[in-house]
Amino acid sequence: MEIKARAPGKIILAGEHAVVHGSTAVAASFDLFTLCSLRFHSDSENDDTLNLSLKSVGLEFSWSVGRIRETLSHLGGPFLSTPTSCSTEAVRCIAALVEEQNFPEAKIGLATGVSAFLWLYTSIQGFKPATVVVTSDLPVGAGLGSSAAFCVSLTATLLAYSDSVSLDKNQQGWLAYGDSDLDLLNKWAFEGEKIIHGKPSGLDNTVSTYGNIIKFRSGNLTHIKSNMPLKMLVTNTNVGRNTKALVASVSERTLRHPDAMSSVFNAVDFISKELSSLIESPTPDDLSMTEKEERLQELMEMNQGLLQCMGVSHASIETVLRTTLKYKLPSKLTGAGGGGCVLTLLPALLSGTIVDKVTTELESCGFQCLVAGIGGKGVEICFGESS
Ligand SMILES: Nc1ncnc2c1ncn2[C@@H]1O[C@H](COP(=O)(O)OP(=O)(O)O)[C@@H](O)[C@H]1O
Ligand SMILES: C[C@@](O)(CCOP(=O)(O)O)CC(=O)O
Ligand SMILES: [Mg+2]
Repeated sequence: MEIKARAPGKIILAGEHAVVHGSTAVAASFDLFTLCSLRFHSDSENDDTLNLSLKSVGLEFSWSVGRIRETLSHLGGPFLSTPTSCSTEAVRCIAALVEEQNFPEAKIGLATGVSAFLWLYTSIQGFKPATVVVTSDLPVGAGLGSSAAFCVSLTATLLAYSDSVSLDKNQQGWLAYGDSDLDLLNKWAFEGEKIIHGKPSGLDNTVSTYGNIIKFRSGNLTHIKSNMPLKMLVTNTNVGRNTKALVASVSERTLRHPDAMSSVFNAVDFISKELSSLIESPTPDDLSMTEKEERLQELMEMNQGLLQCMGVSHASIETVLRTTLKYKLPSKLTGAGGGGCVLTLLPALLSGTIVDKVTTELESCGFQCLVAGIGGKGVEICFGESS
């Protein structure tokens, strides 16, 4: 039997990086998905391999289950209902399994994703032969949380076959996990993110798991109900970068300037809190919709200034900021920065002509503009035919 899971990407409205250092962040799911399918091999197939096909990045891997068992069985597990961190020893053993696959040098940045796969698969399912196929609409390494969507969709398929979760396997179409099962899934996905990111806050996997719009601080989430239409233009600079390196660079700057950086993180905390109250406040309240949008734009612009202080902006991001500002539309980077994606709020009454003009100008610079719904459902699973 085949099982599929799909998990959304995310945009961060405020608080990236600072959230790693304990500040509040506000994020929403973004309706581009990573899809993972899992099929265990039956005895009659006589196929004793674990195959991983990463379609969107054009990579295929195959290990004999015996080889995986020989390399990893001394680590204990499966751990299933006890999400467990990948120890230094496990990282070393898994790296050996990845290296044996002659990973193409040009794509070596993707090796952490394969390591996360091996850790999650063997920790949850042990040493069973299977084929796992991953496809994605999300650009990889662009700030839209592809790493989290990868870990969440993979974990969702792995847990679906376990007794630790309760799912009606006869139900047709896409279905959601129950709340306590989502908590387990989210914890496992976080363990995968740790392998990819080094020191993640847990924000991205949490948004991909639960969906909607959330306020997040130190591992705790609060669901937010927006009272304003949040139409966002997402511009991909197409400048590749790596979240792990950017998160590490902010930590290094924090070590060099602890007091200054603590004030920066504190300011971001206030921005995120104000932003979440603003979008939740009823309209019309004291403020009209236009005034609310202007405040939101201002908060995003202030957050961008603080991200520049953290050293995670980039020339390509600055070009997007200058271009959208010509149309009186402030923007901020979203995700880890250093390239990747930029977020621009499109006010509800903004004319379609302006949106077309700004999009055309951004695309003429070689950037790619994406518009997708935000705040939709989190991870879902499908046992039968998916629609
Ligand atoms: N569809 C995918 N297939 C393979 N690996 C993926 C996929 N999506 C994400 N990854 C993993 O996540 C990494 C990118 O994560 P990251 O640098 O955090 O950027 P982001 O999460 O913003 O896309 C990749 O290098 C790879 O290891
Ligand atoms: C920079 C950070 O706040 C978000 C990273 O998002 P992404 O991997 O760039 O999509 C890191 C984190 O919260 O773990
Ligand atoms: Mg990521």
